Amino acid sequence: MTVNTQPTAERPDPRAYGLPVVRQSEIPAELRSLVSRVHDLIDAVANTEADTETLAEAARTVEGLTAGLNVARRQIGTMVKRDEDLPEEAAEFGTITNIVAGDTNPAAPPLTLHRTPEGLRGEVTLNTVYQGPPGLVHGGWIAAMLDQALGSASSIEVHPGLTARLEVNYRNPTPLFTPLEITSRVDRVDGRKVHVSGEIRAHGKVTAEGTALMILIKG
Ligand SMILES: CCCCCCCC/C=C\CCCCCCCC(=O)SCCNC(=O)CCNC(=O)[C@H](O)C(C)(C)COP(=O)(O)OP(=O)(O)OC[C@H]1O[C@@H](n2cnc3c(N)ncnc32)[C@H](O)[C@@H]1OP(=O)(O)O
Repeated sequence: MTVNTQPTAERPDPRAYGLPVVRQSEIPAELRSLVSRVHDLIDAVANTEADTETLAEAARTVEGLTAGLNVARRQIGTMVKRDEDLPEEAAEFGTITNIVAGDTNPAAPPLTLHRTPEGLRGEVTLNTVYQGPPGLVHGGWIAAMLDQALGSASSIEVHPGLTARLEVNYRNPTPLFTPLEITSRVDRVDGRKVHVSGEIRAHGKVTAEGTALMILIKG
């Protein structure tokens, strides 16, 4: 991707970059259902102590399912257009398989962020698939969620950009199976440089805070 200089008021249209766009409402309920079941499957596989016969049969079944689904695959970089009530020029796009927030990615929690008067806010509860230390969220995943929240703040409040620098302070352990509140905002815009910050909270207490420098894409 060529990165241009000046931010514009309008969001870039991914179609101008040759990327297909799917409206969020066009994602079939059957696919959403499958994503949700495979999300649960990942957790089950990660934790199972079933007998070897059950494991072997499950492996064969999953192999067959994978082959069946692979007969028709999306183009890499396919974007999803959020169906929130926004004018066309302010439309919000995200990558459909985004590992943190992708609608069709069963490995994603997924994290949905909504606008607030202060910036963006989302809630997510994580299972052992996201485990690092026993009972706690992996630090790299904490960074990934903050990166997503900070990048989205730039994307939604100003213009989409790429993360040039991300700093994370881990203040307290981030627990699994606990509703986590994620907040982010734009602090300052300096040409193509957007300074953003955000936090993750559990039970109202900050467990991690991040700051980042996003460099806006051209167009
Ligand atoms: C395709 C169309 C789609 C349209 C719609 C999209 C919507 C959805 C989008 C978004 C949703 C939000 C969700 C995203 C969340 C996840 C974000 C990620 O995971 S991003 C992946 C990880 N990051 C990278 O891979 C970047 C790798 N780095 C680079 O590509 C370049 O270094 C880049 C683009 C960041 C900058 O390169 P340069 O050539 O464009 O610009 P230069 O001239 O180097 O920098 C511009 C200014 O910034 C400063 N700068 C650059 N990097 C800096 C740094 N690390 N620290 C401090 N300053 C830095 C420079 O000193 C310069 O400042 P001076 O204008 O001279 O004042």
